[in-house]
Amino acid sequence: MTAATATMLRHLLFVLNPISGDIDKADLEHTITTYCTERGRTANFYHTTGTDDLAKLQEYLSKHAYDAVFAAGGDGTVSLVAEALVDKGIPLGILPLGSGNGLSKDLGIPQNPQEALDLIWRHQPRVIDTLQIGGHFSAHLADLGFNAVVVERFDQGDTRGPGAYIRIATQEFLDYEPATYHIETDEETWDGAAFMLTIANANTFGSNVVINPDSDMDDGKFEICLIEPFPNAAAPGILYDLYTSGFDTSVYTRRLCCRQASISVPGERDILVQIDGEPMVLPNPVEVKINHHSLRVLVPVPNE
Ligand SMILES: Nc1ncnc2c1ncn2[C@@H]1O[C@H](COP(=O)(O)OP(=O)(O)OP(=O)(O)O)[C@@H](O)[C@H]1O
Repeated sequence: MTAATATMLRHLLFVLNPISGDIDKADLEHTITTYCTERGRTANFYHTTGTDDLAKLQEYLSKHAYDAVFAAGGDGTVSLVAEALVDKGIPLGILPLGSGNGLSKDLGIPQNPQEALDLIWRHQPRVIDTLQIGGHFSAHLADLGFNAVVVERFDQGDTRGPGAYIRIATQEFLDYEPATYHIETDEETWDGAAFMLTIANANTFGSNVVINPDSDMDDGKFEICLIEPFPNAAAPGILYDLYTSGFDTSVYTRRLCCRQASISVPGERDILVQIDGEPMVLPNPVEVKINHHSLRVLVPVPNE
């Protein structure tokens, strides 16, 4: 499909997270409204509150019809709107206004909000897969192990931004004890210790760490990306690989590709998991399955 055949989107909802990315959004509504009105579109706004946002947004959407819904925030807001739209056929647009914006980067959406807004007029609809992880929705990346611990501490802290994340990660790294996992997928069984285990339909964290290079978001499969325990001396090399799309280069990494999986930590009742940036404790084992072609997204027309 080309830009000329892109769907005409007239009635638009912008789901706005007032606190995301520590970005001042005071003028945003006025800018978007003016931009849309001048071009014959209507823009409506919905503000998240941080409490019961999914149920409230679902209720709101059941009473109002929109041609597309834009998430104006970070990965948490994108995931919230994506979950409200999954299996509904209404396309998701993204205005990247968070601290990381991982899914928007994976979809090739411009990081400049003004350019991202232009997708209303020039876009290509794409239908991607999403995941169910322990009964919870995921549009992007989830993990067990080291990063989940860091995200949980980050979430509990008062300071946001990459500096706080790096400070917590450095502290946790020194005495982190990797867990042992038992993984059964529709393709294989794997047992072993892992420093970190990422459940990935997408490729890249908001931090630009490429945990799952060259994977498709619409192939009906997902990857379990394992970083096995490594000596401290190997850490810089692994970090370099993660920032240069070289995940498979290290002897301490492996990926399992599958359609469904059961992940357990023998002897544990619960497992800490971060899903699309939100830490949560799930019952052991964690069941994962793909929801093929379940989310419509607005992406740029190729070669523009
Ligand atoms: N009005 C609000 N007040 C406080 N918290 C809110 C509000 N709206 C949404 N939130 C919270 O914002 C978080 C999602 O933030 P989002 O990911 O969109 O932006 P972010 O700044 O990139 O966040 P992060 O740094 O955690 O990735 C969720 O935890 C959600 O509950």
